[in-house]
Amino acid sequence: MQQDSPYFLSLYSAAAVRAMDSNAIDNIGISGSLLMKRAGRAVFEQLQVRWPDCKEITVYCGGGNNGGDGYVVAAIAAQRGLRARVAWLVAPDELKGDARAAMEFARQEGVEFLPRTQLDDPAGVLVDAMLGTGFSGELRAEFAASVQQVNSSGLPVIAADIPSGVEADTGHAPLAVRADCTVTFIGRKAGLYTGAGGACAGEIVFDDLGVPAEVREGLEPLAHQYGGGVHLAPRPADAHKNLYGTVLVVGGDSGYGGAAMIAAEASARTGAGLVRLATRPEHVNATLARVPEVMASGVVSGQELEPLLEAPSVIALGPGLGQRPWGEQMLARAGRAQAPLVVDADALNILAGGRVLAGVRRDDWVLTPHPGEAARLLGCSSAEIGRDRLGAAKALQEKFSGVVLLKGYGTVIAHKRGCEIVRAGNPGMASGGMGDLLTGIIAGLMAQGLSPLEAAYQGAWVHGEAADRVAAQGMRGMLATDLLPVVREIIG
Ligand SMILES: NC(=O)C1=CN([C@@H]2O[C@H](COP(=O)(O)OP(=O)(O)OC[C@H]3O[C@@H](n4cnc5c(N)ncnc54)[C@H](O)[C@@H]3O)[C@@H](O)[C@H]2O)[C@H](O)CC1
Ligand SMILES: [K+]
Repeated sequence: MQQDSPYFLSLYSAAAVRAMDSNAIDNIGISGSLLMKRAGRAVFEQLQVRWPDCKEITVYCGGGNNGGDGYVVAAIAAQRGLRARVAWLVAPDELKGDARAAMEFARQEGVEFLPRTQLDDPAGVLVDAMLGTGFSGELRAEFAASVQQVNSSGLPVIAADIPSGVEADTGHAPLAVRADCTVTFIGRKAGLYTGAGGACAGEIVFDDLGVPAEVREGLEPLAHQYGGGVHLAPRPADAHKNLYGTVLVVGGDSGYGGAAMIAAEASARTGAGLVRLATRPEHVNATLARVPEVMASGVVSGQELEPLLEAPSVIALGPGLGQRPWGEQMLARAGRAQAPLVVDADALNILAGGRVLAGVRRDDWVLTPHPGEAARLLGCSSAEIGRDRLGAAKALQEKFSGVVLLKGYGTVIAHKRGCEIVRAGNPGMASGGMGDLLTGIIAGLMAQGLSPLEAAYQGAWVHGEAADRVAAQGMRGMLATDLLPVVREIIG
């Protein structure tokens, strides 16, 4: 995968970023105190951009270099005439090295210092400089109380480097500052882009602190963020539908016909040449009534499905499949078909049961579990999946091969060479049918020639982007079918 190409940004572990810091200090000769000054200035400048009328800041400072960044922010704010208070969690006289120098800089500039335990009136913009990449384990009591005070203040919050309480590598954050904006330095931390950490970070602003890219040489990213866009070849004037593949959607057991219809329509709206739906006979008329362009076939057994498995260029399996014998028969047959597969929803739950396709691994399938389905596939709890989303997606990819797309905040796409993260979408997507829509989009992109991996990350982006555009009219009550016309707009 390209390093930092326009579409991919490298995301690192805390250890890798600390190595960059030391590289910058020891090999490039940029002092730690200069880096800290630049870090503090980067936070202050972002604060002014976002809240230009801000007249007061309250800086929560920890006892390490993250705290040092906070003292620099406070000193610069005081120099610019703002009221700046530092609520310290570790006594200023206990600070060492660069952080101590930063604290003295703030003191000289007339910054007010007070113990955080005596702060009962946080005001202005809050600056979170309690913990950065040095955080580990459980938040100590005073830090937990401070995080709670920040989160319940109702005031704007900007975080230095990483919201305090977020684990930089995984995004695990049982209790962490919820920031409007995070200014992260020198290397992007993977934990800011997925899971709870991604939700706490708010808008992420990266500042390299003037450190040359060579400090990152030889340091393996944990993942890459996909920067967005869908890349399909332009269509020649004499295009015909066979150029754009055939999707077969298999799903829609009794009572779940809608899921399969949404997936089929999504593939059509994504630009597949032909879309066929193999579903329970009782859903055929409803499908034709809603989207006559989809060829709906009623199938009652695996036998009846067999002849439909030859033609498609890609098979999307799982929307509304159910976990009854009918669904198991469909999975048993389709799972061995020639065509590449997108496997979702109950097809994943049947796989997790181990009775159907036991031990099957394919390089050409895309599995698209949400955390609950991922937990069943790995035999663990959803909480453990949330604890380390990158690790969970990689474990699933090792177990099943192919591409694994783990849904949730900051979609993680694991493949044999690494992980991509797509940070698009919003809470309006927490409604039935959204997963079926994604399955159809990914299948539609594969039908048009994208690889399973390209279809997974570009499909996840299209899905999130469509939801973000529809959310402009409000998130609550957003339906999967509301996104269908917008998918078409984006794919354009
Ligand atoms: N190193 C550099 O040149 C630069 C660093 N920058 C900033 O520095 C932090 C990393 O600083 P570090 O001192 O390594 O760690 P932290 O300040 O993040 O925290 C260490 C501090 O926190 C205490 N601590 C650890 N775990 C917990 C916990 N669970 N509960 C409470 N307290 C905890 C620990 O005892 C230490 O006292 C980096 O993020 C940047 O913000 C500059 O910005 C760039 C140059
Ligand atoms: K912080």
